[in-house]
Amino acid sequence: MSLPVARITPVTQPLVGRVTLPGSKSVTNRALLVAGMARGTSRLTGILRSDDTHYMMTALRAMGVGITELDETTVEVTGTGTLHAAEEPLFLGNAGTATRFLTAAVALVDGTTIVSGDEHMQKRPIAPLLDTLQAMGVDASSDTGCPPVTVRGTGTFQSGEIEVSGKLSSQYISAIMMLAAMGDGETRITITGGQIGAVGYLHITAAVMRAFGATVEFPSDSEIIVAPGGYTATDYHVEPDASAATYLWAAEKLTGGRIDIGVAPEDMNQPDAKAYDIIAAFPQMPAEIDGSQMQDAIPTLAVLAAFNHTPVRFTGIENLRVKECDRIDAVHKGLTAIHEGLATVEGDDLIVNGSLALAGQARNSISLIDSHADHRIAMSFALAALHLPGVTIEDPDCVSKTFPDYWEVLRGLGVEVNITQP
Ligand SMILES: O=C(O)C1=C[C@@H](OP(=O)(O)O)[C@@H](O)[C@H](O)C1
Ligand SMILES: C=C(OP(=O)(O)O)C(=O)O
Repeated sequence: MSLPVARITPVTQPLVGRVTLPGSKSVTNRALLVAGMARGTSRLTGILRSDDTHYMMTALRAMGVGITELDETTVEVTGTGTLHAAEEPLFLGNAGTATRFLTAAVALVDGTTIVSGDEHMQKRPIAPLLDTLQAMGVDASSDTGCPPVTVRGTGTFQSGEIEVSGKLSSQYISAIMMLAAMGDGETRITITGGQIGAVGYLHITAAVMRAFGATVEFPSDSEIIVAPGGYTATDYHVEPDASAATYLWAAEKLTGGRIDIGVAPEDMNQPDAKAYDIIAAFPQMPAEIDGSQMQDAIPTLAVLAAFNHTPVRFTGIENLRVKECDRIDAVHKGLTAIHEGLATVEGDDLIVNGSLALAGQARNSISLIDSHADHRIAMSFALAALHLPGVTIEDPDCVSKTFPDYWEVLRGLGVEVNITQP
């Protein structure tokens, strides 16, 4: 089946302009869920409207949560203090946050819930989260270790001491944290499986929980204590999305432009805000970048590294293999489609052999980039197209997962983006 493609004309001018970023996906899906588990009405402003948040809202509505859309970025969420049985399976597309967070949250349902996703989600592991739920007395199972998951809930679960492995995904831990506040007693979580990537996501989880009245403490790097008591409805503002910001920071740097995104990186609490300093160092990016604490920014940084003065090795990125696609492989293939030898993979490390001269070099005249249905692959390779003729992005519509206006935003900055249907 052939897919739509985006053809981008290389820019001849620095990109200059103002952009309104979408709200943070991570914060929006946490705030929607926590507000949905609270009793009463919360008003959420600045939210992201995209596939991932649509799936979360649809699932919450199916479980009895009232959600009224007041405008494009504002919703009122009315919860009853628990979740009710849905009539149909909860279909969550390829939204990792919605899938992992709801797999735990549906322990509150008195009845059976099926949590399902698309063909990509059905390859993304969830067994470590199911192991923890089972240890909490929740009957949660999957035939494959990936969604679909069946949870036969009784409306309650056991608090106390539990372990969660965050080796494959920190989302399992966030999921348990948000559920734990709905328990009858204190929950003491021990993180197993070694140091987790993107620990900042756990702090975002705690920040949203605290805003809704929960008590969360981190006595050490591997322990979290969550007090019982549920959530209190409140008004909450969602900050702009730091992962989305990385494309604009990189576009600004690559073209020597000035893009005002209305928020400084130090004012964002999401892990990917850390990518700003690396982007700012371009074209002298460091020789080695530990990507473990800014995983979603790696495709952006890797494409930028193709234009860096010196090679860059990305380490600590093994979890990229279980994101929307195998991102190490997808970035490697995309860069190779642009120029043979531009990237190599050693184990789970990605090495980008960048050089500014790339822009003038003989290379493939048409580089067809397979997005692998992954928004971050499509958005980051669009950056290469700002400089290189012939870079063509397959399946550009996949940006709807987290940044539906991405192509419009580029056009607003003067970039010629031509999307053609097959
Ligand atoms: O908790 C979150 O909001 C997220 C955690 C990260 O995933 P993992 O914890 O699976 O690495 C990140 O890649 C994802 O986009 C959002
Ligand atoms: C990994 C991502 O998403 P998720 O895990 O929430 O599907 C992402 O947005 O880059």
